[in-house]
Amino acid sequence: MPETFRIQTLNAISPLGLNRLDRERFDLGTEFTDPRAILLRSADLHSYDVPHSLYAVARAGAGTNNIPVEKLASLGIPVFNTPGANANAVKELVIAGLLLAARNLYHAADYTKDLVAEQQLSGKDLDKQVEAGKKQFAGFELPGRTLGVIGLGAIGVLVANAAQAMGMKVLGYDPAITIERAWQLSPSVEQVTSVEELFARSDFITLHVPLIEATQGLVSAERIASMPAGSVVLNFARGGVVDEEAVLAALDSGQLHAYVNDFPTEVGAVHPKVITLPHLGASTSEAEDNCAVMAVDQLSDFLLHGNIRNSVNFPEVAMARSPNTTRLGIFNENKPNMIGQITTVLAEAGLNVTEFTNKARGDYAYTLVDVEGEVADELKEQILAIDGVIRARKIEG
Ligand SMILES: NC(=O)c1ccc[n+]([C@@H]2O[C@H](COP(=O)([O-])OP(=O)(O)OC[C@H]3O[C@@H](n4cnc5c(N)ncnc54)[C@H](O)[C@@H]3O)[C@@H](O)[C@H]2O)c1
Ligand SMILES: O=C(O)[C@H](O)COP(=O)(O)O
Repeated sequence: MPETFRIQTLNAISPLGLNRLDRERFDLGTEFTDPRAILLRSADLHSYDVPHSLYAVARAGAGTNNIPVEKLASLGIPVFNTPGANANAVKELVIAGLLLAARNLYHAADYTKDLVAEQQLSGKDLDKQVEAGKKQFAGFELPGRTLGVIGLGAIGVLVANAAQAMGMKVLGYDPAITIERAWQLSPSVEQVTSVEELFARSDFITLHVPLIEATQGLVSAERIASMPAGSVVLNFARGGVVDEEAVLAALDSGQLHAYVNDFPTEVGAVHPKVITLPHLGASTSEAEDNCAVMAVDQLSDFLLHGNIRNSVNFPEVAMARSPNTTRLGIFNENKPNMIGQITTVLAEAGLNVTEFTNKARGDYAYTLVDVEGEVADELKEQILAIDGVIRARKIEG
């Protein structure tokens, strides 16, 4: 009997994704203590006591800073995410953020509501106060203004292209842009080679980088000071990418006009020039469906076939299944003679290898191997006994 995999969901995941799982092979629940896999969105896994049963973690979304990615790599547990699946949702919110800031929409709407709800004006009195008060919310238009996009990945490229189509001058900065993203980027977007140049030339800055050591506090007091006076910072990446204290000081001094972000803090959320949304970037039905479908498909492909696609801590490794073969998935340290030792064990067991792939990423590597016929359970123990092998799994057909 092939195993039924227990998948623990730690956040609400769209049924469009969950319903793709064959219930004969997958058992879904929120309370398992020994899950084979975890499926989540933003739930924090940093203090999670990783059970020995765990084979994989799938993040229905982009950011993986809520997951101890390196620790899981060292245990031979791949972490999957869903690159691009929520990018359009974030792009649309960033465009809304540009307009919210440029036209002072948030305060203007509050003002109108206050005239009626608090001041109880109506009819001609209301009209008069509307016309008298509107000048304080007069804004500015986007064409001709410069937007600096930091991070030209799935989201950054869409934002850059959309802003460019709205008539903005767009600068982009991403020292590790992929060829795929570079192809998608409008040729009118100017790539700059230093983040300092981007700040100095931008009326708006928008952030689309992961929260990692290199991006922590990327928006600093010094960089804000180099921007033209009255600029706007938009942060739909992660709170930690911005030095919030520096941003609030710049808002108070008038150096910044507004800070639009998706990550509430006690101080920031109540500042009059800050517009904070409740982490809404990916909260559209379309994005939730896209992320769930992608996360579920990648997870089930790994559990059923050992294939790894869109992992943030292991390389891309996938092979088609062949009849009358047994598959092994092996996680090992990336060091010399691992392949030699693994194939020696297979040869000594008299097994004929029909397919073999080994790829490394950073300190770790993953091997998928198909051998003819059946494999005895002891073989897995022999592979695990090799120094540097972290985990081995016989994958049922
Ligand atoms: N607010 C939300 O709900 C929401 C939704 C989706 C994603 N996000 C955040 O946005 C981030 C980006 O998402 P994505 O889908 O575009 O990811 P992505 O991986 O497609 O793109 C990230 C880009 O950032 C670049 N980058 C990394 N470090 C950089 C640096 N120091 N300077 C400049 N560029 C750098 C990478 O090269 C990559 O091209 C996610 O990691 C997540 O934190 C937030
Ligand atoms: O990184 C992401 O994909 C976003 O921050 C979305 O997070 P959520 O799935 O918790 O809305």
